[in-house]
Amino acid sequence: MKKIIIGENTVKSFGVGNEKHNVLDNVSVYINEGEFVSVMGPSGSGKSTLLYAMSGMDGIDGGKVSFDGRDLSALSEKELADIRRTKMGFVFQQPTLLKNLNILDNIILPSMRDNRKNIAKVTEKARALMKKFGIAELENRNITQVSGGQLQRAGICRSLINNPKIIFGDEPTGALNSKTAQEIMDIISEINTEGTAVILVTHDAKVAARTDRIMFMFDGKIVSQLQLNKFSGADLDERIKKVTEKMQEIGI
Ligand SMILES: Nc1ncnc2c1ncn2[C@@H]1O[C@H](COP(=O)(O)OP(=O)(O)OP(=O)(O)O)[C@@H](O)[C@H]1O
Repeated sequence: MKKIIIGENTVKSFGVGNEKHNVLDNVSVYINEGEFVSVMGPSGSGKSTLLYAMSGMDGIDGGKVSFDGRDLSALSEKELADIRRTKMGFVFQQPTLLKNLNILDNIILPSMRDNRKNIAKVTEKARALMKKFGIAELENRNITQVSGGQLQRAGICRSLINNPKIIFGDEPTGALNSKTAQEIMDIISEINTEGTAVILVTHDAKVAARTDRIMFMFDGKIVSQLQLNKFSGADLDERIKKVTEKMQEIGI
């Protein structure tokens, strides 16, 4: 299977001198095209740092990260920004939408740079995404006039506007109540089923249990993995049990 991301012996450190600490300590990872992966681990174990390193949002101090066959460290800032904008989507715990734009304009924004002449087409795409994810009627609302779940749906629409190959999610359901979190996970699963790879950081066994593979981090290293099948919607309780047993086994 083709790998969309390969991280080899990646090192990321913070601090200086004796205070220097490897937050990523020779971490090697891969994500297959179309795969749905989650990262679990205690607070401070390096999960978000791994996500930022794999997406090129943050540089690394050692090792190598390749995206779609290209070494990220060999790219210029502009090339890297272009790849992030056109091939990657990002969904955060708190969607970073702009206050002075309505929901629709926030969603089309990442596409404006490349499609200024094609605004009607991009708007059509944004509206189709909003309809698909249940926020069609909110396009003219300001971001302060929608619920947390609706805002996250808008953030997901924005992350998909350029048809990315992969979505990076940093606790995308972390700020939501459990019903809304479930709905957002349904959306993310649907996106993955349609072929987009997803990697997400989560503390929630219920969220991780819906992914194909879980990487467990501890102190800057991946200490274990759990391979599950594609989630069909039928056996969630059994999958959650497997995840929690693994968490207990490795003490997180
Ligand atoms: N910019 C930074 N400068 C200094 N230290 C940092 C920086 N970013 C992260 N760290 C440190 O790196 C370690 C790992 O942080 P990271 O956010 O990756 O952990 P995490 O596993 O995602 O934690 P959480 O579950 O709490 O979000 C922490 O000790 C954190 O304080």
